[in-house]
Amino acid sequence: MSKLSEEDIEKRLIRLPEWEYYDNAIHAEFEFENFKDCFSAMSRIAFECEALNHHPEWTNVYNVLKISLNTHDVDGVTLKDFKLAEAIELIVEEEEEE
Ligand SMILES: C[C@H](O)[C@H](O)[C@H]1CNC2=NC(N)=NC(=O)C2=N1
Repeated sequence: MSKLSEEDIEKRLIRLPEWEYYDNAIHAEFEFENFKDCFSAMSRIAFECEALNHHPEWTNVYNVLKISLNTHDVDGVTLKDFKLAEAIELIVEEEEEE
């Protein structure tokens, strides 16, 4: 999986408005109603990560989830990060609707 150029990353981020690029990774912050909803989303994200064999650097404080994604092998952002970011977006949207 090859490292994407900064220009390519910014172009792809247009479709992911919650995400931004800095420090060699893409980052997003999500706020849920409460800890239960946040942790429920995290559990679902964890299964997706296993399926994709790609894993986030993340922190959770009560109802806030901060996520950073990059690809260690190439020390940059690749399509794998965007695939996981898109899956995370869908899960968070569904969790917010429930
Ligand atoms: C061996 C295994 O494929 C790698 O360690 C995977 C696992 N999960 C990963 N997750 C992320 N975010 N970046 C990686 O480069 C990565 N590599």
